[in-house]
Amino acid sequence: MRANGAHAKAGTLIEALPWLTRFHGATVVVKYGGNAMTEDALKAGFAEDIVFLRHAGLRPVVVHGGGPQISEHLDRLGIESTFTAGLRVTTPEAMQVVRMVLVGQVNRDVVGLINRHGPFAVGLSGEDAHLFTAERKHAVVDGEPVDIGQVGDIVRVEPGAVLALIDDGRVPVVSSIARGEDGQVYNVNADTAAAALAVALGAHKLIVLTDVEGLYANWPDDTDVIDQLGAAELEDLIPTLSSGMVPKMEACLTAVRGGVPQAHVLDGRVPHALLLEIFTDEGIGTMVMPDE
Ligand SMILES: Nc1ncnc2c1ncn2[C@@H]1O[C@H](COP(=O)(O)OP(=O)(O)O)[C@@H](O)[C@H]1O
Ligand SMILES: CC(=O)N[C@@H](CCC(=O)OP(=O)(O)O)C(=O)O
Repeated sequence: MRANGAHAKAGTLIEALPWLTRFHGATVVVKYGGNAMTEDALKAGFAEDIVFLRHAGLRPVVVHGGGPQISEHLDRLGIESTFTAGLRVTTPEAMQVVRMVLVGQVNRDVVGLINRHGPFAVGLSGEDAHLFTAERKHAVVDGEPVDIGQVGDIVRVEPGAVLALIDDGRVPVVSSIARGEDGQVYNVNADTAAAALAVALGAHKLIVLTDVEGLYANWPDDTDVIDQLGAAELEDLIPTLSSGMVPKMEACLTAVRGGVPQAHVLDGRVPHALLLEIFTDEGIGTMVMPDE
């Protein structure tokens, strides 16, 4: 029995060998969604995976979300909050809460989780060192312009601070807040921010961790996960998607069109989803690839 168990463990390690070789030195941007930050054991597993990647010679960068955590805080304060096409309609009052929860709470939590393993994680907001510059998003719904408040589109990324941290062996943990050239602070969807950063860093992978197995072909009627799709195919599919999947799949499209070779949507409820995707032959979730 013991010999069999040991054999299986050795097999798992050996299966990882070609992937360890292939991804050595690779930059991987991981979007850690608010919906994937559920149980303590899963959160601890996420931190272990990030530290494992770092020790395996990859260069992980985390961009975190926190939508549910923001909503909970807004509720507690009695501030109404709605979503349009997966984006939070952000009033100036809500903006203060978004920034406080993302930078002051969720960022600290993620940094703390990773740093249980050593002095790796350093938190930064997209406002720091001009990391993200945004302009007010012009949202259009059913062909009509709609005002969704202080929501930003990233127009420029200056990744110097992130690169300096990675080169120093650290793991940057980034909040999706941006400053505008107009001096305003903007709420940027974290999937959108992760994609912009992945492109600017010339990342090898963008991995988006969420609370579904991947992209479902006909959600909510059936939940067959699409394993792989090309950019053009995804572009056709985006208008049929709803809620949080819209910014997520747009982010994957932006990433692969911007030169990132692979973008993935994975189920953050699966323990060690990141390791399974990167270091096993099957991979998991949905993978988006550039057009041929
Ligand atoms: N085609 C689809 N496939 C999978 N999930 C979908 C789809 N369309 C909409 N969704 C919804 O999108 C949600 C994920 O987006 P979101 O709640 O913003 O997650 P996160 O906090 O991880 O960014 C899923 O939980 C699901 O309810
Ligand atoms: C403009 C916009 O929608 N911003 C998001 C930012 C956080 C986020 O994206 O969190 P998740 O990844 O957990 O959804 C929000 O206010 O909820």
